Amino acid sequence: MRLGGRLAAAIEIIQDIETRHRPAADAMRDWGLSHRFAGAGDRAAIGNFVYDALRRRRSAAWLFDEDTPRAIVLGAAMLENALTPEALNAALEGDNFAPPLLDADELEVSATRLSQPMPADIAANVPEWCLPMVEAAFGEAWAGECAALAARPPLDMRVNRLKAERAKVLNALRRAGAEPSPIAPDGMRVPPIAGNGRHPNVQTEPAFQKGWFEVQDEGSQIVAELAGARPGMQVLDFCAGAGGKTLAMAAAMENRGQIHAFDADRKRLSPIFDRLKRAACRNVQVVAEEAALTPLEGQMDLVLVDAPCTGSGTWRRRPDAKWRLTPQQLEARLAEQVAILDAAAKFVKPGGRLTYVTCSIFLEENSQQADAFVRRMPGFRPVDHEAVWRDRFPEHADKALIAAEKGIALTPATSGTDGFYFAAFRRE
Ligand SMILES: C[S@@+](CC[C@H](N)C(=O)[O-])C[C@H]1O[C@@H](n2cnc3c(N)ncnc32)[C@H](O)[C@@H]1O
Repeated sequence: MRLGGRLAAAIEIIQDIETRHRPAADAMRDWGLSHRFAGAGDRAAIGNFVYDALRRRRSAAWLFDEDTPRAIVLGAAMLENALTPEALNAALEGDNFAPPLLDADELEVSATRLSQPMPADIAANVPEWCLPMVEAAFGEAWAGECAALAARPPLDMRVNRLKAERAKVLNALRRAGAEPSPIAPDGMRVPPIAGNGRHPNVQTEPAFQKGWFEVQDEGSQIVAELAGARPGMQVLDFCAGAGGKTLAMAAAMENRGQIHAFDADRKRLSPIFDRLKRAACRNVQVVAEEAALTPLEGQMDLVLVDAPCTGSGTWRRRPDAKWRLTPQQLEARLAEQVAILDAAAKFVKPGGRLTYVTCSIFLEENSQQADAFVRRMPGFRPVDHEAVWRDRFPEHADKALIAAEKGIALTPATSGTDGFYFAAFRRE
């Protein structure tokens, strides 16, 4: 396929996402199934056009002064590749599979817009109702933080120390372009996709089948490390889901002690069994019934609440979710977070720790929840988060946004990771 056919396919996929309100990954997969002639290179290029359009939707729509699938795909392609309107038309000319060339109105409005500075609220590429929240979260740095949140992400992996050393796994993944991660000691990274390329499918590598590594954002690895699970501990992972943090903590515990992995939604737990087996984790007990947790009350050294949240920190990887998020959904997540924190707290033993994690950038879900928790539960005190960070990552003092009593935030601009939040409370 030439550029025009690829852009037309991206427009068709965005149309499908919009009209059927479905996740981008599902729409991409269905398009692939009904266009089997498209090769791997075509699919990768089309995927990049779709995801770029969703990441930079407001900028791309501003370029044509309209928010249609055509405008956002063509606009994002122009911004990403620094193409003028005339250059885009020249590239599409004579291609029977291309979308219609830019007409006189489109040429004029996009040329005018390209000659003006882009307003900061447009360049931020977040929904309008979220702007006050990102300004509150980042202060003067909000524009740079939002720009990083709208950029292409790297592919991050975590070496499973139960089975292999990082040097050995890096060697096995040399062809895939893996490098040591900047912060996480067991992390490996393939840099963000350039141009029309694609990330390697690392899950087909023998090293993956052998359980030597997991795919996991570096921010997720860092918060799992900050939780501080150590050999011999009794740990409750209260929102274990598919087990990303459970697996990381099991490795940190060297398979000694015990992790109880619970999730209120048993369907979400289903991938954990295969993952535990492949990774050779032997100290994890999966619990699908809340009633079965009762004997653990007041017994845990560590309880991790990896709470359901808006996922605003992962907008680089799931940009479609950014535009679907509503204030009502935020309110619903906030209420769930309060209820889960309160339910999880009773499992911590005196002297033990409750840790709270989100993959959100919003203060409402992060430090404000932590403050409210301490006000509701006077028996819990926030730890000194600066000391926790210094202890675990002494060489990366400037790679997190840390407030001593209010927790640790990771962001794409500051940390080079997805957006994450971590807070810990000691039970007196
Ligand atoms: C952010 S996800 C967890 C991701 C997982 N820890 C990982 O690292 O792969 C949040 C999880 O919380 C679960 N959850 C929602 N409400 C819950 C509740 N009341 N109690 C326990 N888990 C809950 C959801 O089913 C979801 O799997």
